[in-house]
Amino acid sequence: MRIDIVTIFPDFFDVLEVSLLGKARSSGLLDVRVHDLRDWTHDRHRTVDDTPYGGGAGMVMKPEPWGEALDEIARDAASRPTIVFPSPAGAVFTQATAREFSGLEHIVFGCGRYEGIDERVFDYAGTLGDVRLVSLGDYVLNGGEVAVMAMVEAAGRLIPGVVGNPDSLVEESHEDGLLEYPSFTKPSVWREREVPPVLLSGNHGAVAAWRREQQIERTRARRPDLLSDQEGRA
Ligand SMILES: Nc1cc(-c2ccc3ccn(Cc4ccccn4)c3c2)[nH]n1
Repeated sequence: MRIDIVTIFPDFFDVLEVSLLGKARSSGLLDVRVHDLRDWTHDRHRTVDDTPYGGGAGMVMKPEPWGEALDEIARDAASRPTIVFPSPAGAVFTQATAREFSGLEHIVFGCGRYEGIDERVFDYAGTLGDVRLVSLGDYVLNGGEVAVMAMVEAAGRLIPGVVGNPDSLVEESHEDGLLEYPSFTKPSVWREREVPPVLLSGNHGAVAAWRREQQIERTRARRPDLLSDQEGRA
């Protein structure tokens, strides 16, 4: 998978050189290219924003640099990319979105800042690729970079070969629509707190049943909305 990230804070993504995704990049599983939007400006101040038509607080990102950046990236692409813009007004990003993204050949992430990007950019981007406006959740960030980092990690780790043991992906929260069961390791007693005896029993059937019950109990307590989704599927 190829990932292009366009941002006015390219250094923000230096962290993608480390850990799992860093290994995936060096092994060629992931081809991540970070671009500074200001490289597509032509004035002395490398201007990327201006005042909003219609008035209002804050600034809006100018369309011209985005148009030139997306043209150059899409022109260089082997296939029609999916172009993802984080936005508070987007569809919520879920594990299903991460799974969908992990199967794509080429994703271009556009990180907005200020009060957002001129709306015409999203329309123009539709001539170059499949455009998705995506929200991390119902809260407002200062820009798209944190959202893109989360999406790159959530999707990147699902690419075959990125995570050492693929079995570990199956029993995670949200993979089966439920929250994950609690985990324990040695010592069996720690500060007078014991590991649940069933986990020490060696009875794999009893362990599996206990873990499933824990998933359902936790989901009911912490995320009842997920249970109604499950019931809807039943
Ligand atoms: N789930 C999300 C996504 C975002 C997000 C994504 C991109 C941008 C570009 C600018 N801002 C700041 C901003 C503030 C006020 C209204 C609009 N935008 C962003 C925020 N916030 N929360």
